[in-house]
Amino acid sequence: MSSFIRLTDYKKEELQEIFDITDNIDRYEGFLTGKTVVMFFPANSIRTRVSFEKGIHLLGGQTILFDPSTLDKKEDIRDVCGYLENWADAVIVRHKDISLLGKMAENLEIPVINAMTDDNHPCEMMSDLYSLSQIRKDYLSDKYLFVGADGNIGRAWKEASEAFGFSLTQSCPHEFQIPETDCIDDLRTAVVGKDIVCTDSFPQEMFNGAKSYQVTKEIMNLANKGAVLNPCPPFYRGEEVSDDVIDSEYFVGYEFKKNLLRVQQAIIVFCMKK
Ligand SMILES: NC(=O)NCCC[C@H](N)C(=O)O
Repeated sequence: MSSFIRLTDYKKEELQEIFDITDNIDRYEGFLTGKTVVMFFPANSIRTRVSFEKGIHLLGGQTILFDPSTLDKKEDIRDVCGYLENWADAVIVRHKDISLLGKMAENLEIPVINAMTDDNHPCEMMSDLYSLSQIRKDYLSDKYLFVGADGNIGRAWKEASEAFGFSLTQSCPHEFQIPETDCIDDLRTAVVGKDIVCTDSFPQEMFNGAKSYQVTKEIMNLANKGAVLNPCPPFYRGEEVSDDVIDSEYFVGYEFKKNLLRVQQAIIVFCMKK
């Protein structure tokens, strides 16, 4: 049993093993029969929660859902884990504090799967990279551009670039630069030579200069031929992305996230088999 908290906890080959399990997920029918996965998700989670719950159900398992604030109580997390382990076979946690997930992993023999923290979003990255592997000729040789401020999604792309070894550049005002990341503040310059353009919503503080960081169809025309726009949902038309770019052929499409279901199932299988 192992936990899934940061992509950089694993070798690239191990992460690619998750893609192999994804390709063959039908072989794992009944893998979770009689098993219970306890999930901590806020009410505003739509995609990650729907795909996790459905994925567990399809593998034969049961889910029990709590709000993440259930973990922020006076009781020591070691004691919460000690009791939880009697009945749970895995836990999936969306919580701002990644160190809490680390403590849970230290105190549980069952896997702890990170469903987003303020530091990263490893399951989303795995699904995006799996989807890119399906639509790109060589997704690890592509040049990635993250447009947006330092935050969980930017850091998640940074972590993914380290774990998989692909090239990542950020574009945003310098005060929002992700530490130790190549950052070009001029978006028109940054997008030249890029293949995969990713975004996250702008933090309130970045709204002033935000228009100069909006990814439009005109901006995408400056990228490499065949480039794609992969905005992190929820995205906001008229803010980090324009209406015209979402309605264009550059947008990877809603179906790009369809693989969240199978990739997350594969992450559960991978963690429980290890
Ligand atoms: N696709 C998702 O799972 N949503 C991620 C939301 C990212 C955003 N930066 C947030 O933390 O609110």
